[in-house]
Amino acid sequence: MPATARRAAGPATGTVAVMTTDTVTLTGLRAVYGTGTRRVTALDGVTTSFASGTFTAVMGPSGSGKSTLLHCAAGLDRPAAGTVTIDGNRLEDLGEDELTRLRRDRIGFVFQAFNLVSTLTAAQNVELPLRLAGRRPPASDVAAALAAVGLADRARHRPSELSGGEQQRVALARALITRPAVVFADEPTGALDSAASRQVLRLLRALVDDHGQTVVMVTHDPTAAAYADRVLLLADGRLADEFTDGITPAAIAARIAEQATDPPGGSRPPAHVAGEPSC
Ligand SMILES: Nc1ncnc2c1ncn2[C@@H]1O[C@H](COP(=O)(O)OP(=O)(O)OP(=O)(O)O)[C@@H](O)[C@H]1O
Repeated sequence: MPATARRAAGPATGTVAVMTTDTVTLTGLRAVYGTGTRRVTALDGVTTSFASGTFTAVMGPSGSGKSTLLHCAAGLDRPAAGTVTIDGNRLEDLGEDELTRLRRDRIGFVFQAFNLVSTLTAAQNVELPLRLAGRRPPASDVAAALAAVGLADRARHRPSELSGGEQQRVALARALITRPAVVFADEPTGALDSAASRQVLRLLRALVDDHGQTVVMVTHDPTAAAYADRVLLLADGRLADEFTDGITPAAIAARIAEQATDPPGGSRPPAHVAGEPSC
């Protein structure tokens, strides 16, 4: 990806009282699964933020807490301690109904497994979040969302009639139909071949560059992470490294290797526990 495709996050321009350019702020986030001898600390005091109009890749070894971070940041799981603020809303202050509304209206999700409803067409999948909110989007909005991901001519196709890359692009259109403050993507290219991955990553990049969207993406793949403006590396539930300069697949792979051989604070035994999620 050409480095010129990136842009710096701009200052807030609206006249409303937006006091921060951070769309998402995490403060002292701790997440714990299980109890007693089965207790695992999945996140161990993570503090960071995601600025408006930026693309962040979250990386780290298996079990380092990436998905837990994404789930807590997106209000899918409640952290054991710490604060998540999205678009000015402190999630801990919200009741379940308010949290559901915030997730539905202000947060877009894209998962590795697409999570489309197999009996619905592409257009019906895209409008689903608004339908669930009791709204009926104009057909032109749904068509525009599909056109934005290059699928204008596939509106009536069901997921089984679409390739993996096309299904993921439908999922992306669905994530965007509510015009969310932030899109969280968990391994969005994990099930795709390299050509389809590139298309999805270029779309995510374009959302940030052309529409000022905020994107946070978990990935194992340095090539995918190189589309981001910033890379966070997690290790053992902690923020181990973070960089914004010289983001290339090779540089990212080198930082990961460096961190693996020289973990900050020394090594810790890996967490091996299963149990009820309680983060
Ligand atoms: N439901 C659960 N019950 C118990 N422990 C869990 C649960 N989910 C995650 N964990 C543990 O929490 C830690 C962080 O898991 P998490 O899934 O966030 O890691 P990850 O970095 O996303 O891993 P991967 O790259 O393998 O998907 C791991 O030690 C994991 O075993």
